[in-house]
Amino acid sequence: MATTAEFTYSQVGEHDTKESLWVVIDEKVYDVSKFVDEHPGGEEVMLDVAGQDGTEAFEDVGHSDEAREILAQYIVGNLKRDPSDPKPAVKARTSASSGDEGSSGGIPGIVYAVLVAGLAAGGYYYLQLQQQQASV
Ligand code: HEM
Repeated sequence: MATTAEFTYSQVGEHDTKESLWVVIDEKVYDVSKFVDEHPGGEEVMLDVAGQDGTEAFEDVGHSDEAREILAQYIVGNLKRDPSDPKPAVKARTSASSGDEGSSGGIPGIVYAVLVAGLAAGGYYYLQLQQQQASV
């Protein structure tokens, strides 16, 4: 990783095609043009962050250590942030959503199960207490 090259955000932005696909992750610049075809997550998501800051998209997926090692092979330099830079675009998530919002109600069954069990236990102890008090 003996790289000292520095690129501005707008320089990175010039590489936003599949043929020349650069992406910023954690303030470092990567040229992943050679990897885009092999990406297990597909080329679409990579193109979404082409020439941009893909840190959040990359981290959101929870990529493995192996993915990080692969990434390290493609480093071309560091990002030189310029105060006049636009805020890094952070998108690529909305378009990647799987589209099944159908399972109405947001509370998973397990949460219900725990709540119901808790209430039942609480109720039970309350009743026991009442009985104890009544029998004194
Ligand atoms: C830029 C460099 C990137 C590299 C080197 C990379 C590498 C990898 C690798 C090796 C995997 C296999 C699973 C793993 O080892 O974690 C993977 C999976 C995946 N990646 Fe990436 N990735 C990159 C960027 C992105 C971006 C920007 C997104 C955007 C959301 C993304 C989305 C995904 C998804 C959704 C999977 C899961 C695919 C599946 O299991 O079906 N990746 N990536």
